[in-house]
Amino acid sequence: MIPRVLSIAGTDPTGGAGIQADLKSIAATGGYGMAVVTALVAQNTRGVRGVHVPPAGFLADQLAAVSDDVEIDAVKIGMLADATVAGVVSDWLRRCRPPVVVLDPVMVATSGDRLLDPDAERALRELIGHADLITPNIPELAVLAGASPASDWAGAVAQALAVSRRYRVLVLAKGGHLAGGPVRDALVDAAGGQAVVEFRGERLETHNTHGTGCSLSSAVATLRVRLGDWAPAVAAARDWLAESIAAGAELGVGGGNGPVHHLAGLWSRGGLRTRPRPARLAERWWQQVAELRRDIEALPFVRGLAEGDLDRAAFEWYLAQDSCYLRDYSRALAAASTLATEPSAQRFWADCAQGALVEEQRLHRALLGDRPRPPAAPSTTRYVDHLLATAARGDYRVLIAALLPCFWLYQNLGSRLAARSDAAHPYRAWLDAYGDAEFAAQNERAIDLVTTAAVEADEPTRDRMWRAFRASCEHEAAFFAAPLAARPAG
Ligand SMILES: Nc1ncnc2c1ncn2[C@@H]1O[C@H](COP(=O)(O)OP(=O)(O)O)[C@@H](O)[C@H]1O
Ligand SMILES: Cc1ncc(COP(=O)(O)O)c(N)n1
Repeated sequence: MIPRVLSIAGTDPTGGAGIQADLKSIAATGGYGMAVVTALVAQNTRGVRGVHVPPAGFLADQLAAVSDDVEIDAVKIGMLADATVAGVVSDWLRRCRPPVVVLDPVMVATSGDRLLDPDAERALRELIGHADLITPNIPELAVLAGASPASDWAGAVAQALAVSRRYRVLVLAKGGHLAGGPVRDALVDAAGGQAVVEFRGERLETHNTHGTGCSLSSAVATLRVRLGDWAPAVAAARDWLAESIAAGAELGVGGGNGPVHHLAGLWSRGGLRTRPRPARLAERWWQQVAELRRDIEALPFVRGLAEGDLDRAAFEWYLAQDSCYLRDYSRALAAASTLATEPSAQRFWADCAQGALVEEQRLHRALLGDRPRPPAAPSTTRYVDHLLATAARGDYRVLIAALLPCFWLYQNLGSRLAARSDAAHPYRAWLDAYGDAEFAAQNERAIDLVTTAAVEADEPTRDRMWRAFRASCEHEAAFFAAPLAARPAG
C-alpha cells in the first residue's frame, strides 16, 4: 500500500521548504503526496518577503476537494499563517480526521521571519488537540511550554515532557538549534510513563538546513503509515534526512540557507534511467540482430531447406552436428536450471535440458543407428564452448541470454518455413519439430525469462547478457553456414 499523504502548508517558490519540500519528502520516503495551500509565501533561501493568505473559504474548498475524493492515510500540517486558517483546518479535522496527523507547529522560519501571527497561537493550541504528533524545534517548544528557549538538551526534553503532558500529544522535540555536539531529537510521550526515545546523529557542517523541519515532519507522517509505529518512523526519517542534508550543497540553490537534496539517496541508489519493459527489450534485441537473421536466411543451406532442394548428405551432416551440439547444449541448460533461483524457472530449464537429450538420442538413432557419433565440426565446438564457458562463469542471467538464440532463431525460422511448405516437403519432419506449438510456447517462456531478468539487472549485467545473446546468434549463423561450407555438397 502506498500511503496517501496530504500536506497542508505554505509555499516556498525556491522549492526547499513548505509544500514543495513536503511533496518531495513524501515521495522520497515512499508515499503519494497531495497538497493544500494555506498561504503563498514570497521567500527564498535568504528570507521571507511577503505572505499572501487566500480567502478562508477557498482553503475549506481545497480541503473538501481532496477529502471528498481521496482516502487520506496521513496528514502533515505546516505553516498556518493566522488564526482563521488554523480554525478552518481544525473544522476540517473535526469532520474527517485521517488516521495519522502530524503537526509541525511552524512559527518562525530558519531565517528568523514569523510565519504565524502571534495572536494565532491560541488557535494553534486548539489544533494540537487533533494531532497525534507535534514536531517543535527549540523556539517553538518554548512557546508551547510557555517558557524561554531551552539552552541545553536536558532542558529541551523537560519542556517536551511538559508540552506532551499539557496537550496530551506525542512530541518530537528537535535539537537542531542547540549549538555543538551531535544533533539530538527525542520522541516524548508523557502519557506512556514519561517515555522518551532519543535519537542521535552526527551534526553536519552545512548551510543547507532550509526546510529541514518541513521535510522531517512529512517524512515521519509517511513512514508512520508504512512502518506502523512512531519510533521506527522517526528513526527512518532521520536517516533519510541526514543523507539529504549531506547532499544539499550539490544542488547549488540560493545564496542563503540552501535546501536539502530530498532525492539524493534515491538518485544515487536507483539511478535515473527508466527501466525498459521486457517486451520492449525483446523487440530491441530482435531488431539488433536483424542483419544476422537476414544473413542466416540468405545462406544456401537455409534456402535449400526452404525450397526442399537441399542436398541430402548436407542435411544429414547438419543433423549429425546438431546431435553433437545438443548434448552440450543440454549441459548448459542443466546449468541454467542449477543456477535458477525461482522454482518454475529451475524446472523450465531442467525440462529443456531433458528435451534436448531426448531429441539428441532420436537424431542419433535415426541417423547413425549403432555407429559412433561423427566428430564435432569447428563451428559446433565454438558454439558449445561459448555456452559452456558462459555456464562456468556462473551468472544465471548471462547464461540464459546465451541459451536464448537456439530457441528464438530456430522457432522463428522453423515456423515460417513450415508455414510455407507442403506435406510433400522432403524435410517436413524437421520443419514440423521447430514449427510446432509446444516449441513456440517454450520459446515464449525463454524470451520472457531472459528479458525479465535483463530489465531487472543493472546496466553492466544487461550489457553482458546482450553480448552473450549476440554471440550465440553469430554461432547460430556459423552453424547454419557450416554444412555447405565445411564440406562439398553431394
Ligand atoms: N546540521 C545538522 N546536521 C544534521 N541534522 C540536522 C542538522 N540541523 C538540523 N538537523 C536535523 O533536522 C531536523 C530539523 O531540525 P531543526 O533544525 O531543529 O528544526 P526546524 O527545521 O524545524 O527548525 C532534525 O531532525 C534535526 O536533528
Ligand atoms: C511555507 C514555509 N513553511 C515552513 C517554513 C519553515 O522552514 P524550516 O523547516 O526551515 O523551519 C518555511 N520557511 N516556509
